[in-house]
Amino acid sequence: MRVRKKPWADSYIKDHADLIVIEPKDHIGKWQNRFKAVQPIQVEIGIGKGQFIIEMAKRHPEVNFLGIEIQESVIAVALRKVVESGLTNVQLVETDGADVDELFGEGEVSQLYLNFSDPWPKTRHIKRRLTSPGFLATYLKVLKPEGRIQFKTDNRQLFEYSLTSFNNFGFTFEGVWLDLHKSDQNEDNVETEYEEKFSKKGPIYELVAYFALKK
Ligand SMILES: C[S@@+](CC[C@H](N)C(=O)[O-])C[C@H]1O[C@@H](n2cnc3c(N)ncnc32)[C@H](O)[C@@H]1O
Repeated sequence: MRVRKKPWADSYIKDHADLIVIEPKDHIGKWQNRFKAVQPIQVEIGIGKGQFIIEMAKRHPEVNFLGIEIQESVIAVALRKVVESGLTNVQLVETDGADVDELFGEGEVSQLYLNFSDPWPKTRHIKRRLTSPGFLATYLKVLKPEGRIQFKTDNRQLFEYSLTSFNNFGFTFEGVWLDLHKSDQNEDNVETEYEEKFSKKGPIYELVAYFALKK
């Protein structure tokens, strides 16, 4: 998702330091302090304009949600929606979510969401896919034992790659859906912006996985 630079974004972000973090390393191991209530933390990497994480926060007041996004002009739009919502269980983080093990302490995260991550189709860019083994290893460090990773995409090639990657790494699949919107799983599904757009053109794929062997 590329968006035009928003001249208001920088000052808007600075004015809402209670809802968005731009120096995440100061909060490692203490993310709970950013929220009103101490409750499980779930993280989405690459939130785009925030539709998914904000709706999840509305539906699940018993969970604290942290949304990571690298692009300032994109996260600023999400921030505006968080401000308007008045929600106290969602915080945003403007940073590169690639190295989550440098953003969170061990076991600090209960669940991770990867929604419509960039597909990086070229073979020479495989290591940049957020479901490649290098990233899976970092997710494991920050997830609680048996914490879930939920991954959704419209990209069949990326989904096939991701199934193999999770499987070879030793993850257990709680579920795999080859046409999410036509499945029972769709009942509780919260759509992202990309999902709304691309589900009109073809199926949405989803997997939910956990690492059963983690001690
Ligand atoms: C294809 S868009 C999907 C947005 C949203 N998840 C959705 O489904 O509508 C991918 C988003 O991930 C963000 N992104 C890509 N790499 C990232 C990274 N390393 N850290 C944080 N955000 C990232 C992009 O800026 C973009 O907003």
